[in-house]
Amino acid sequence: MAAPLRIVFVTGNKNKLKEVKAILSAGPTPIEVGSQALDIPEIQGTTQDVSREKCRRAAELLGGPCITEDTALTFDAMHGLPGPYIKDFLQALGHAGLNTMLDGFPTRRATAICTFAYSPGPGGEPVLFEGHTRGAIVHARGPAVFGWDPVFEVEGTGRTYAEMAPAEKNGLSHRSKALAKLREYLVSLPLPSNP
Ligand SMILES: O=c1nc[nH]c2c1ncn2[C@H]1C[C@H](O)[C@@H](COP(=O)(O)OP(=O)(O)OP(=O)(O)O)O1
Ligand SMILES: [Mg+2]
Repeated sequence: MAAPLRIVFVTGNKNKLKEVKAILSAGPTPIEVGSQALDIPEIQGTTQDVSREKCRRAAELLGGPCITEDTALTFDAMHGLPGPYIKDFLQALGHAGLNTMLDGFPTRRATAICTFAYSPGPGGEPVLFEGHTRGAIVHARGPAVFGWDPVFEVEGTGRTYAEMAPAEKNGLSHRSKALAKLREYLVSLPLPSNP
């Protein structure tokens, strides 16, 4: 039997790593996830630009193949903002402030977007894999463990990510949808470039 696939995930976020390990280690083609806690500088631009550049820099620092991920939260009322800048907005405004931002707007609908990038190594062009989950910004409900989970109510569920058990969030999250595409790609890579 072939050795299990293994990939290094470069991220400074422990909660992301936990979810990625849980999702990729399950299923018929388990993938082992190693990690490097590097805080890669992030450029401005579209979520695709930010993701591609983060992965390029990570592969250079690491000197080998790796994956990175960038998460955006887009508000319909703000035509896609804060998008990839959600980390700064969350840090500056908190859960209550994200809600206040939308006061006076006709819609509180939002999309969680996860963009994974795979680099074959330094100098290689990153390949992107995107997953989207629709929802709405609500007043915080559930434990405040991971980022904006308490203020994102998933469409059709009546519950925030924070109110869901890990397996339930991982069953419908923006991250798991992107990882399904990444898994398919990694499994199809020809040996021996298979990471
Ligand atoms: O499923 C999630 N549920 C709730 N919050 C989340 C989720 N996923 C990311 N987040 C937060 C973390 C950060 O405040 C921002 C994304 O910023 P982002 O640059 O992608 O993440 P990061 O800097 O923490 O880690 P990394 O080193 O991988 O870039 O949204
Ligand atoms: Mg980041």
